[in-house]
Amino acid sequence: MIYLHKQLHFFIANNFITNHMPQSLETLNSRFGLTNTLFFANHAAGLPVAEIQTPLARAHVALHGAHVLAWQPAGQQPVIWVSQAARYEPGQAVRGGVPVCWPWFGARDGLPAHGFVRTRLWHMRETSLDADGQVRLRLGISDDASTRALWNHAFDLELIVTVGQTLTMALVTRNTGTQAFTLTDALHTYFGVADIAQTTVRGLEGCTYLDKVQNFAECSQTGVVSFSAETDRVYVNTSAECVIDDRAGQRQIHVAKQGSTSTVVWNPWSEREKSIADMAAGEHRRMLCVETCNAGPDKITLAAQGIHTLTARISVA
Ligand SMILES: O=P(O)(O)OC[C@H]1O[C@@H](O)[C@H](O)[C@@H](O)[C@@H]1O
Repeated sequence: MIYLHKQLHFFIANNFITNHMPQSLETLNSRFGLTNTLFFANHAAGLPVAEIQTPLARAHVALHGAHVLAWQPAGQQPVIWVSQAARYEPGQAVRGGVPVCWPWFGARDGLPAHGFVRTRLWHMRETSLDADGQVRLRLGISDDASTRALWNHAFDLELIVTVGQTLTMALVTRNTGTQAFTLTDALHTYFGVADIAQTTVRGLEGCTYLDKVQNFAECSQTGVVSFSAETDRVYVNTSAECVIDDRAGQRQIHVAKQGSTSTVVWNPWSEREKSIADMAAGEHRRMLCVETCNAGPDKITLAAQGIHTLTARISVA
């Protein structure tokens, strides 16, 4: 009996350490580093970042928020945009990269906007180099007393990032509790563009969207999306691939998705940009968010022990 009790105690303590204690740089490098391919370094404020360099691509992934901060396929300009005014601090969301919005997308009275996992430290669970030269990282986070105070559910969440000529991000939600829960989520990807005024987004023609700039008015998209003012739209009931036509940058960025029925398109433009402390003046000209989501009315309900995967696959042509 005492032996069993000790075993159980050991299991619980070990599991808690695996899932909840911060991982030191030394541990990260010895357990998850990949020779000449992936190592961990502390960026500002001591937040560990996986730095990946292969013949196929370069990428940075922070443990803070499981935040993809950079991805640049070989022979291309950087694809992912991060503000020069971004803050890298515990409890803060990074302006740019790919914030993971979960278990809710958008604002919630008295609660953090876009959920609580983008401002927390995740755990590295696995890294590997595939036979085809792609690097795969698996990061995870699960519920604890502080998450249950914000959202009273048991969960396990993983982000699986595959870095190669294509960037694939799969956000896997597991309901580890005994009750169903409902969530909205997003891979809130910030793309770099050479000139927003010459950029369009194809793939949403004919879709219904909720226009946040017009107090969520329901509108219908005519033709491609173009940009000449603040744009903040939740396109609903769409699983379509989007293509960002960055004409001035002479490239097209493809955003394909699975497990997602909404797409958010956001650019704050010049006036709203002024109210965003972690964006530098004029930066709206060089960025665009095309977000792979389940948002607004497109909610996911997961039964006890259920799993849902939201995937975004990004490539450049
Ligand atoms: O400033 P945050 O919380 O990162 O959000 C940025 C933007 O994120 C977008 O997804 C929302 O549609 C916008 O309304 C919001 O302003």
